[in-house]
Amino acid sequence: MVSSGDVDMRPIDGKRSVGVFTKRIQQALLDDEGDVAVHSMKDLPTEAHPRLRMVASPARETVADCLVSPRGLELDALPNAARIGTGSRRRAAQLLKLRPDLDVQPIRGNVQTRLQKMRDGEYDAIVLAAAGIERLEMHDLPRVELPLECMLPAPGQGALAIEVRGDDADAVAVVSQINVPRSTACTLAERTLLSQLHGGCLAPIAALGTVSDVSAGEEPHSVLHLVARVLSLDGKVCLESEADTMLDVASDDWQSTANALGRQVAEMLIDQGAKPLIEAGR
Ligand SMILES: NCc1[nH]cc(CCC(=O)O)c1CC(=O)O
Repeated sequence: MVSSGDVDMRPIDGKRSVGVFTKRIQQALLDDEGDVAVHSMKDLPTEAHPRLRMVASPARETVADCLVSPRGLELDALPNAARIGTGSRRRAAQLLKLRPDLDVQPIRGNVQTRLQKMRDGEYDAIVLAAAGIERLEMHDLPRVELPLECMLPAPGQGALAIEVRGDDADAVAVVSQINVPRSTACTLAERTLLSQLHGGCLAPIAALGTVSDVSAGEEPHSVLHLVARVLSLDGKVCLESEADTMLDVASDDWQSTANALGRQVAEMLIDQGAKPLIEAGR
């Protein structure tokens, strides 16, 4: 299906940008044109649709972002004042934090459109999610993966969100079976953080949840870790917080554990002064 995010080339702005990649597909579900919708988690607004239910998120793809350029240069090898295409304030701010000389310019459209603009010489490099490149099977694309410590991903990046109609009991039962609770726990924490910060999809907010297994010297258990950043648009201010919690996906309340972690890290960022940075990005 073609969404408005694929065809709308106007610069992104607050209200119009909510759900541009997902609305058309949700409408198809509501109109019974299909029974199962597959979205990129990061495109799905944090506020759930009243008649739809996100029932599964399968194993997550690579979460990192990539720097894509005709010669596949590393970030520090780009020439001075290189022109970088990205409409994402999160990506722009994190790039400028490391390379204040860069000339970051807006870019719109789907992955193919963006690549064409780069090949046409409009940009020296663009930033794309590794997951999108992998899903489109563009294995030969010249690119380098940006390390997570220099480019923390968007909440939900690399994950899929599978939605069905809430009253479609068969679809709920069948599709729930492909859910991977560990993936869901991570993205739940990230998305709760995002909604707590009232960041919307445009704010310079990055977050990454990860699950790891602990066994050394203690009862084996899993830990959910969440790290998040809020930046000024020019990258000169970068707040960062992290926390972790025990996670037991066999328990009844693992979802509230993930939500609580998201709220906790959001509160820590607010205490550091995140609100004015987020307001400035509106
Ligand atoms: N902004 C559009 C978008 N939505 C999801 C992806 C692919 C990555 C993913 O599924 O998380 C992309 C392209 C990109 O960010 O490079």
